[in-house]
Amino acid sequence: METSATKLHLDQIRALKLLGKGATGTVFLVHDSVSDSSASSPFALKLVDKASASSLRRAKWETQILRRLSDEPNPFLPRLLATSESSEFFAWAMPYCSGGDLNVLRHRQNDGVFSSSVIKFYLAEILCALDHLHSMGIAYRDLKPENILLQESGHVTLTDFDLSCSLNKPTRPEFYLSDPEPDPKLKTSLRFFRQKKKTKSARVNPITRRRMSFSGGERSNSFVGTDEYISPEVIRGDGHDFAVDWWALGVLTYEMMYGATPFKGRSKKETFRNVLMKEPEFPGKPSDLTDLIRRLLVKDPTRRLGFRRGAAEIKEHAFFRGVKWEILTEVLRPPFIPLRDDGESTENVTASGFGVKEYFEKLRTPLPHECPENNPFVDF
Ligand SMILES: Nc1ncnc2c1ncn2[C@@H]1O[C@H](COP(=O)(O)OP(=O)(O)OP(=O)(O)O)[C@@H](O)[C@H]1O
Repeated sequence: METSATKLHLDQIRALKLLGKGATGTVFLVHDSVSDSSASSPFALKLVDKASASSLRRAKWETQILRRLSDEPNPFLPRLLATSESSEFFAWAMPYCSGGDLNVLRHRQNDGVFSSSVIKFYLAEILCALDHLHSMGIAYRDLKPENILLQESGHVTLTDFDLSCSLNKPTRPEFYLSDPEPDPKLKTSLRFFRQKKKTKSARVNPITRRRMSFSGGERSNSFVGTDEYISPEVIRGDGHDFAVDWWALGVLTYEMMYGATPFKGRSKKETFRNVLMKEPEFPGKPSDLTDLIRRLLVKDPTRRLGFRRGAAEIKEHAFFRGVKWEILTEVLRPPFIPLRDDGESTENVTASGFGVKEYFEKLRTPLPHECPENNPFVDF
């Protein structure tokens, strides 16, 4: 795969299957029909329809982040392989993660939960990914199982950076201590509970109360995230920093352990009330794992684990005792290695492939009399 953005020509890209659709873009498994006609090195292509100005803005931001990650790589974060732009589409290529996402993997477990050792493996890698992002001054802000993909090797890759934001880089160990108290003017009432969210799946992410702030700064005041993963300070509109990712890490860990998130209510309003007021419940015996979750789910961000010294503070927790952080990819054997033809990722693969532009044209002009067996998109 070429790394030069100019080498990716949408016309010669053939899609093997649709990998997923999000609020911003559509992701395909593709190959270059000219340089790789046998599709031996397929890659993921995310395509955004330029008709949506907000999607395009988010897409440009996401590729900016991916470009930075290509310059400062990390084994648990993606990189940008190439980009392409036509009058209609903006597209970019990333390495393909053939193992699906952590949400699907969890649901495949007998009781819908992971064991403590499996949780330790995934958390360690996610923690390293977040540490790397934070050291680059990037708050991820969209941590959830659906955004944690599994590489062919079984190691994780975080995906979907369109909600991330730039904050001032941490410059000293106790960098967060210099944060000013939240500006009272930024405090808002809970009126935004009434706002509409985008509908895509049961757990769509973006709730955007204000224009997203992509500029540098110590705190961000945009209101983004997935309901069940949103931190109290974001709901309160206090302004937030890297600690929102540690909160989300707590929710994620809880979900991996118990099979459900800790604050989910019957409505968005109830969920947010729970996030603000309710203490998480920990059925069963207390353990290092429940202690870790408890410390991450502290409502006051200044008292949350990770607030003072970032990831280093979390890595020191007893739950991670024995983890060799410097050689994570070499030492720990991934608990699940995707099969070559792993379920979700290879269903609906079409033998000859299809053009991605053609795919969108078909969507725009439905052909009511078309015979379903001749339609390569019928399963999508
Ligand atoms: N590199 C990849 N390899 C395999 N599948 C991928 C890859 N990147 C994305 N996907 C799949 O495509 C789906 C949509 O991608 P992504 O979340 O980036 O889109 P989005 O439009 O930004 O979504 P969202 O609505 O969550 O913001 C993912 O949930 C995942 O299933």
